[in-house]
Amino acid sequence: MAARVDLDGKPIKPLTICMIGAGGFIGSHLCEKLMAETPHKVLALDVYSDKIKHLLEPAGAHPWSDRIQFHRLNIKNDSRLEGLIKMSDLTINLAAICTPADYNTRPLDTIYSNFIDALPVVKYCSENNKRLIHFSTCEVYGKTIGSFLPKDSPLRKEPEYFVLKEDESPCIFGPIEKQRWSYACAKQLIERLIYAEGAENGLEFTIVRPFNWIGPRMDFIPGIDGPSEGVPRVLACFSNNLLRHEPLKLVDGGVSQRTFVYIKDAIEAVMLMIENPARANGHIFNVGNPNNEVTVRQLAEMMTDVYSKVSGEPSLEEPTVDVSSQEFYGAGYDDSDKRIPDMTIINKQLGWDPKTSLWDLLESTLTYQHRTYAEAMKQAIAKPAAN
Ligand SMILES: NC(=O)c1ccc[n+]([C@@H]2O[C@H](COP(=O)([O-])OP(=O)(O)OC[C@H]3O[C@@H](n4cnc5c(N)ncnc54)[C@H](O)[C@@H]3O)[C@@H](O)[C@H]2O)c1
Ligand SMILES: O=c1ccn([C@@H]2O[C@H](COP(=O)(O)OP(=O)(O)O[C@H]3OC[C@@H](O)[C@H](O)[C@H]3O)[C@@H](O)[C@H]2O)c(=O)[nH]1
Repeated sequence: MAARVDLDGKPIKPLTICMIGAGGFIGSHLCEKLMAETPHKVLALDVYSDKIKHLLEPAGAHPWSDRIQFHRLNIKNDSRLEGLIKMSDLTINLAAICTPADYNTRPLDTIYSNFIDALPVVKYCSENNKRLIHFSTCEVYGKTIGSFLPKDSPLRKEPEYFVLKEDESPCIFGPIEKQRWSYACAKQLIERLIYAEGAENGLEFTIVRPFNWIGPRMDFIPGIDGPSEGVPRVLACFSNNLLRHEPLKLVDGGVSQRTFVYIKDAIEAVMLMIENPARANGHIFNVGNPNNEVTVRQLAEMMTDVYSKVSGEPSLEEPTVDVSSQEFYGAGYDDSDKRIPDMTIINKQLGWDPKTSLWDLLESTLTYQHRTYAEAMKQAIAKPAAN
């Protein structure tokens, strides 16, 4: 492997990385990249390993086999955590409950997972002088300032009323009874704690705010590789509907807007943070693709077209159906109206820009979904329900 250099031309020395939540969607892509393209070593911590099985098994069979070690543990209650952080140069914390269907129905688990369970990780990094890259979320911005203006106000079109900036935008959440914001609020408080550890105790940290990263291995398909009644994030919900040839459900009219970034583009940004500590430490980074904005309805329409192309199956005459948030998520749901990341800071510090268009990233992702699940879905539908 050619010697790696950082953005300032300095050689990068091989690191040992303690990756918590390595078995999840983002963790699996980050492990893949680190194994295939770098000399770094990963201590992969998670309660699940299915999504990184291909990197771990068969034992000893891959060129990277001696550089990845899986530790099955729950960070809530495992005394091995501090030792693993101490053995590493860098800790990356991805562990979280991060599915909107949980925020209003399991608010306690959500708050514990995103704040309380992350506390020891921050403490061990700070006490042992270890660098921390912590995964927060774009949800910390909550709603845009523009959403509070009258519907017909021309100011709504002005970027200063909706573009989300790390160092300027306020965090605007709904009332406490809208438990949707339990996640965003817990993430905001852990960000503030990490920032304070940096200011008062010199913790070297980087905070990542992902803006809807999507791609293969995101979440699960209900009834195939996850619970039948489970509600994953929108990519997996719509994939499930497409695989079942049923209409895609639009919550509250599908008017909310999102920007989607391809997981492989976003992983490049994380790699730059890992390998350029002098440029990344002390910063909060938006990581998203401001060029890929759609309403949820437009996303549903595009996914329907792309899926028809990659599967060769015609789409339904009525490809979407409206559903209320009360019916879909239950009481206490609320929504972010619009999410455009400002890219100035990440661009200046790390020179990173996203590349993949929404159509292209949906084409590769839905090709993966079709190859991975279409056959299993056919069999599941054909089989009479077991009970
Ligand atoms: N995917 C996105 O677009 C997105 C957007 C915003 C924020 N994030 C943040 O990025 C991080 C990773 O997200 P993801 O999409 O990969 O989610 P994910 O659910 O696929 O991955 C999280 C992983 O953490 C593990 N985990 C959770 N609690 C744990 C515990 N107590 N002990 C050990 N392991 C535990 C889970 O088993 C899972 O494998 C999360 O912090 C999430 O809030 C992701
Ligand atoms: O079947 C569905 C699923 C979802 N939706 C809508 O699609 C939009 C996106 O929903 P997602 O499930 O992907 O989640 P959100 O974008 O709201 O939040 C996500 O953002 C960033 C991360 O922190 C988390 O991964 C998650 O909180 C929401 O407006 C939701 O109401 C539907 O209309 N139909």
